[in-house]
Amino acid sequence: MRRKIIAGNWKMNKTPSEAVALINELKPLVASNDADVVFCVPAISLIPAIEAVKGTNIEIGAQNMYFEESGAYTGEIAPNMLTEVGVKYVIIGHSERREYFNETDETVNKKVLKAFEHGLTPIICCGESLQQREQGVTIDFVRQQIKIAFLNVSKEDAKKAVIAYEPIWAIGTGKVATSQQAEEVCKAIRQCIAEIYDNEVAEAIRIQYGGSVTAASANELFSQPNIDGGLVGGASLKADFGKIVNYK
Ligand SMILES: O=C(CO)COP(=O)(O)O
Repeated sequence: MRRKIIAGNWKMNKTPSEAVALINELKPLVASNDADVVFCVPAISLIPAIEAVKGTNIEIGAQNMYFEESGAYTGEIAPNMLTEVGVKYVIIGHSERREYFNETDETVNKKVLKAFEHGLTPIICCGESLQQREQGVTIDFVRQQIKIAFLNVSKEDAKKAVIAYEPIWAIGTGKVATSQQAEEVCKAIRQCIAEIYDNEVAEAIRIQYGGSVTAASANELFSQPNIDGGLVGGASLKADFGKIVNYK
């Protein structure tokens, strides 16, 4: 049985002092024995967030990192900067980064490899646009994203990866995928992982759904056989996140 993983993607919200205040508010609400809980906060809040979650079940994740070790990459953050302060997870290839910051399947792959090299767990995002869904190419498109993201990733590392299936049309729109739509694609992703590696990796890897998840939709989504939790945007910034973590 795979352990659920429920992560909040705070995106570009909350100043460092606001982040600490929100963590203190959410701490008692997100206690869970059944799920891993991760708060992916803005880079500048990583250090105070790690301090604020000490002694709790919450882990802290970054929303991005660069794929080089160090050097002349103004504005970027290196993997060892994240690990030194105690970051455990890093979101890679969110659709907003692909759309606004030119991330590609190739840079996603480089970042995934680099994250594993440093012992960080990548939360690898994939998902189709509304146009692609209407064209009937959702599964082909997501399979391509996954195949490229996992190029040269070892079997042992792949088992530890987290994949977030986030249909772009469901992100921030209030238009959550139906549990059938989400399950269909998450199942196809697991099948794709089985083809790249084997059933052992496919059974171990955790696949989240993301896109307008709320306390009202969490239970049905996370009860699907191939959905191992969620990557939550807007609702992770509210007390509701406690209900999402304790969705049962
Ligand atoms: O992009 C998301 C999480 O990474 C989803 O955002 P919303 O939950 O706000 O739709």
